[in-house]
Amino acid sequence: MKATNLKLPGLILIEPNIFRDSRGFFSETYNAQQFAEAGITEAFVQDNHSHSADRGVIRGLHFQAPPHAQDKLVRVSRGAILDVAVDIRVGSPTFGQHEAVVLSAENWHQLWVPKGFAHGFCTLEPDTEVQYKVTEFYAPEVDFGLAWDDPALGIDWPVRGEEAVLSPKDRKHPRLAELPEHFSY
Ligand SMILES: Cc1cn([C@H]2C[C@H](O)[C@@H](COP(=O)(O)OP(=O)(O)O[C@H]3O[C@@H](C)C(=O)[C@@H](O)[C@H]3O)O2)c(=O)[nH]c1=O
Repeated sequence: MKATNLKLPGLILIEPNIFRDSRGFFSETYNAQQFAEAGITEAFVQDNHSHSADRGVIRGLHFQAPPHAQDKLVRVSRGAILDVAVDIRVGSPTFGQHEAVVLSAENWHQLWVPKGFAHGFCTLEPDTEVQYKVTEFYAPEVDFGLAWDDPALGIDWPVRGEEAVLSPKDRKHPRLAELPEHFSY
């Protein structure tokens, strides 16, 4: 397994080992010991799995606020996504900046998204399945969002405006400048 710290402190790209043979493949998608060596020691409490039917589905940008803020370990088991994490840690020198990486069933890459980041993705292929582990249970009362198309974020999404397939909830999130001050991490 290879772990690479990305330019925004806290984000880690994971590249697991894949063992291929005549039957197919084998991979350890999570190994507590190896992740601890990469600096990830948090315990997971919930595994999530979503399917998006179309290319251009955007889910996000989402975060749970304290005391139920979540760390997320994201991977793709079918299809491909552009996975995006935005630094919303108040006082962070990189506040408002983001990273965008392609996670796919082909490249096997995983993204570690710690607390203090808003997270979202855009599907690059139809029938894309995203699986992610989280370190806090779902808490809808503190489940918040940030507008995916906030110009201040400058995210280069693969689809624009009306092309994006969004849930009604994801059409209504505030912009970064409108996020309440109490979302401090
Ligand atoms: C996130 C979540 C949703 N749900 C339910 C609530 C709702 O009825 C249905 C769909 O929820 P959502 O529309 O919020 O699903 P979705 O838009 O896929 O939300 C996810 O987006 C990505 C980008 C993330 O980072 C995740 O943390 C999560 O916020 O599933 C749970 O029961 N548990 C959960 O942990």
